Amino acid sequence: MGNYYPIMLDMNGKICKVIGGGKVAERKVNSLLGYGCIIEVISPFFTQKLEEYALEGLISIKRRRYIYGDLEGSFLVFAATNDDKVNNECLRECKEKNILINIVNGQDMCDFIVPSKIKRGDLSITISTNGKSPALSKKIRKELEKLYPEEYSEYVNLLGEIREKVKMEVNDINKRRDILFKIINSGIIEKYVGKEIKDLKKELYNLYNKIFIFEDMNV
Ligand SMILES: C[C@@]1(CC(=O)O)c2cc3[nH]c(cc4nc(cc5[nH]c(cc(n2)[C@H]1CCC(=O)O)[C@@](C)(CC(=O)O)[C@@H]5CCC(=O)O)C(CC(=O)O)=C4CCC(=O)O)c(CCC(=O)O)c3CC(=O)O
Ligand SMILES: NC(=O)C1=CN([C@@H]2O[C@H](COP(=O)(O)OP(=O)(O)OC[C@H]3O[C@@H](n4cnc5c(N)ncnc54)[C@H](O)[C@@H]3O)[C@@H](O)[C@H]2O)C=CC1
Repeated sequence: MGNYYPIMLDMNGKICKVIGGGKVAERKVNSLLGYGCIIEVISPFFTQKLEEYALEGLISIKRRRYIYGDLEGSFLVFAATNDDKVNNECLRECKEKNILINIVNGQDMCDFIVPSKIKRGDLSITISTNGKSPALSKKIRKELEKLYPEEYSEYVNLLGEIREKVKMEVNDINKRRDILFKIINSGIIEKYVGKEIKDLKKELYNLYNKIFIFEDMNV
């Protein structure tokens, strides 16, 4: 089994190729959508969803079997066919060309595996079991989705805004750290799920001003 290290890759403008057009390929394509990468899927057959994506221009498709050379120029490759021989041929091409590859039925050979993920705007939560139990990853994702609902994308933007302000206004790095943790641990954010973001914004800025004045008096 691999020894996988989690990182966040910049996918803007990168070419990703998926070989195979079945259910698993569709899931891998879903995981790539929305990251600004160029997605090409090669397969004699496609799921209905993949056909729709192609019509919408979200992906490009080649309606044929994989042939050597198809993977040239890729940043990431997903070998997602139901034919081990084909997946192994993709592996060979990628190894030869130093391209990172994910093989859906052979994790020992994967350069990377795909975690379960929750995306709330700029907040990403990913879960992996190092390949031991995808079903467990999925279960934990569903649990965490309830704890971190859609609103968190707005919250993260707001927290980013406040952090920029703190960085500009507070010179001491330890004080900055202290203020940011006080804001995060205040319990205010959790209270605002389902409520108006503008009220949350007001309350967080008030809290920051209070902490700021208090910290100042303690210089
Ligand atoms: C190693 C890995 C390689 C990779 O694909 O990157 C891999 C491999 C395999 N998965 C298999 C089966 C299933 N995979 C899922 C679901 C997901 N699988 C995903 C990732 C990964 N799957 C990587 C490790 C992730 C980790 O570390 O935990 C997720 C997280 C992400 C995604 O696919 O986008 C997505 C959940 C997304 C979500 O909903 O949150 C389900 C559940 C379902 O179908 O509903 C089942 C059936 C139940 C089960 O088996 O647990 C089999 C066939 C086994 C067989 O032959 O029986 C193999 C091959 C093998 O094990 O050899
Ligand atoms: N990693 C994961 O999350 C999981 C992996 N699997 C594995 O993934 C494999 C694929 O599963 P599904 O997508 O459900 O199968 P599927 O049967 O729905 O799709 C297989 C796809 O491969 C394409 N294909 C076959 N030969 C090809 C070739 N020479 N070139 C290009 N495309 C080709 C077919 O046209 C089809 O679109 C399974 O065999 C299983 O081993 C299964 C479940 C989860």
